Amino acid sequence: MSDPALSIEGLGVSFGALQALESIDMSVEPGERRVLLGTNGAGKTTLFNVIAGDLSPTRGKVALFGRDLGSIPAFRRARVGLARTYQSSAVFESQSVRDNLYLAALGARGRQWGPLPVDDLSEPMQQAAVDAARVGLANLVDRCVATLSHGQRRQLEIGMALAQRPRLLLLDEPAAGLSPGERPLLIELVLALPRDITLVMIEHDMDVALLVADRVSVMKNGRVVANGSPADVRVDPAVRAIYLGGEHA
Ligand SMILES: Nc1ncnc2c1ncn2[C@@H]1O[C@H](COP(=O)(O)OP(=O)(O)OP(=O)(O)O)[C@@H](O)[C@H]1O
Repeated sequence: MSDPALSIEGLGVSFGALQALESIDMSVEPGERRVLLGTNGAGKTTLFNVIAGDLSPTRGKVALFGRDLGSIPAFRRARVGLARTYQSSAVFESQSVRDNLYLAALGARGRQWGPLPVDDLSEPMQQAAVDAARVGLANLVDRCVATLSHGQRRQLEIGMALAQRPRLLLLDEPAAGLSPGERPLLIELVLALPRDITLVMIEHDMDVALLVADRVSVMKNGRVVANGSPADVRVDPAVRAIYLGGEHA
């Protein structure tokens, strides 16, 4: 049997007296679409921060395709197949779409932004154009990021994560803040991602979550309180209490 794409065992994070995560266990299969649902402060972003290496856990471990990530710093995790997006925009405002994609691809290979031999430049530049097309920005490759709409930025952020050629992609509320007109395009883009990329996505919107997910993990107060298929989760009493009982912020 192959290793899970993501394996989390006994993961805990404390901030002083606050237990942000309490003994999380989770296993995500290769190719799976897993959505994390939960109230504000449930611990979803903290979990992403630990997986990405932005935060060290107080206890427990995380493995990517069987490889323990504990000793791998955040900046090297792209090289073992991990990419993430953030809730808030993480793009270079004054650069073009193409340059942002190019920088993301170089960063994942451990290269620095700077003069490179022409031979080295051409392949990542071509790749940047391909990545722009994958996220619906083919016509905007030369546009300065500062002029993009909010939705186009979100597309670019996913493009930058894809440029790192991840095996596991963590998407932190990719549709957050989008207008009703912008959301369908972004959801379509997420649905179209190839299955050789395993996806773990934080999403507040239950309808979006259930549309994208193969399985859903519902978090509350640093714990996973429900786990299952979208159909199971929709009728789970704990989830209904959170989403229909007015607890959802
Ligand atoms: N750096 C930190 N220092 C202290 N407490 C923190 C820190 N980061 C997060 N927390 C706390 O940990 C808990 C979990 O926060 P987290 O941001 O992971 O929740 P979340 O589920 O992502 O919520 P949201 O949907 O609002 O982003 C919260 O109580 C939060 O206040």
